Amino acid sequence: MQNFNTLIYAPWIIPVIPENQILENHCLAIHQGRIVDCLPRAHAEVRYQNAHLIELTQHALIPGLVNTHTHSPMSLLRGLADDLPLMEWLEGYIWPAESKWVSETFVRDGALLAIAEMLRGGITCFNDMYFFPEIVAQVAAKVGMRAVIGMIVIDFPSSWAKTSEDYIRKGLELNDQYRAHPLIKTAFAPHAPYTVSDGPLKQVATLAKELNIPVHMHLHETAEEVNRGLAQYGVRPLERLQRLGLLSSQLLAVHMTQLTDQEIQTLAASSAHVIHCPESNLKLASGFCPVAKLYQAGVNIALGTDGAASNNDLDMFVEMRLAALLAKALAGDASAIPANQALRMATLNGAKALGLEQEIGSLEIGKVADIVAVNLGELETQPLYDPTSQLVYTAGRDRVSDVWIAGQQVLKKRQFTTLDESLILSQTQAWAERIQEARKPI
Ligand SMILES: CSC[C@H]1O[C@@H](n2cnc3c(O)ncnc32)[C@H](O)[C@@H]1O
Ligand SMILES: [Zn+2]
Repeated sequence: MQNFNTLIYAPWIIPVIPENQILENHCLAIHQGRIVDCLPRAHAEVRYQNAHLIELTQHALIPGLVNTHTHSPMSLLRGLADDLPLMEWLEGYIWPAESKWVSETFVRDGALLAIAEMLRGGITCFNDMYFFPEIVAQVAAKVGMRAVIGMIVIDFPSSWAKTSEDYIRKGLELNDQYRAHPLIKTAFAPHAPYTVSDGPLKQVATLAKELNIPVHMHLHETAEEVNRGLAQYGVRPLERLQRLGLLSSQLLAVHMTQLTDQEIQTLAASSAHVIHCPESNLKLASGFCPVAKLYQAGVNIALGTDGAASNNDLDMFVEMRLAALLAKALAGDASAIPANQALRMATLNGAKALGLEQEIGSLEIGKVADIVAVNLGELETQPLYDPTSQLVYTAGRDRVSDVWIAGQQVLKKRQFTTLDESLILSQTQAWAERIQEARKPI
């Protein structure tokens, strides 16, 4: 008999590794924030008699979902500008709104709203790119959320930084501050090929190698971006990044809807990761990421929601389902991206892209206890032949009941344990009134 903290029992555990394995009537044993055992319930109750037993009678346990691309504070701009293509949306509405509203308080309140939404939807880690990243980091750490915070770089001045040197210097300070934090990591986040010039991109390439941290960037999001890049630099953006030394296993290339077969091979050879954002790509009519072709070439593909102003939610269940369905439609092959592959894209592949696969992304002994319980017992998910099928093709995020991050229970029967839902709602309402008032013609 050993003295352990917690046992979580569920009828199904989907560890993601080994692939296709489903453990029935097992327990996970959690000690000091890590998974220390995974065993049949009968054995667990003997071996861990002193542990606190959490019994989930109709649930599946899955690894926490990893949202590999978002702009969390943009949740306060949800629904502000819809039904527009990317550049009209950005230049006509979003950038003007950001230059008017983005401040420390905006970022604090927006990030908190986003984190609450993500937690209740089973997301335990997010990869963020936004102004005032130190505030997003503070909010995430306080709530107990895991995050990779973007050290943003963009050629335009903002309320956060003025020049690219300024952006990089402030990013490096942030990297230093969180070097040893258990939940918060940093990544370089140059915005896009059309907003960051060669000088700062070369600097990012050098520093990212030196610090061994990821580089998170919008890339080949639309045909217009690729054509503009070709006209300005004489090569397509991916080739430009390759020449600047950015194409490596540290690169997270977000969107990638415009890809030639040759570029797919180049990505595979470099071990760069593709971050697929199906819902944002559909809503902005940006194009289709050739997921099945990338998968066949051996490229690691993870999933992201993008920000709530272009999605318009932060729901990884929808991203999983769309990723599976769109891949089938685009490839003309119903066997492309089966359910277990979609779940892996939303968990382990995201962890791998962020350099966190030794810590998170699967329910394996030794990994950190980032765990999500999904209730599959209600009539909407019955009958149940295959829990992975129900998760990807049937269930919605409202089925998420309990969430643990590094062993801390942050959602208990859909109630937050580390944040105040009514405060978030009132702060959000106040922002909505302020922003709406300013939109009225005088
Ligand atoms: C430098 S902070 C991030 C910057 O990105 C903008 N943004 C949000 N969504 C997208 C997208 O899909 N493509 C390109 N840029 C996007 C956001 O408004 C911030 O200005
Ligand atoms: Zn984005």
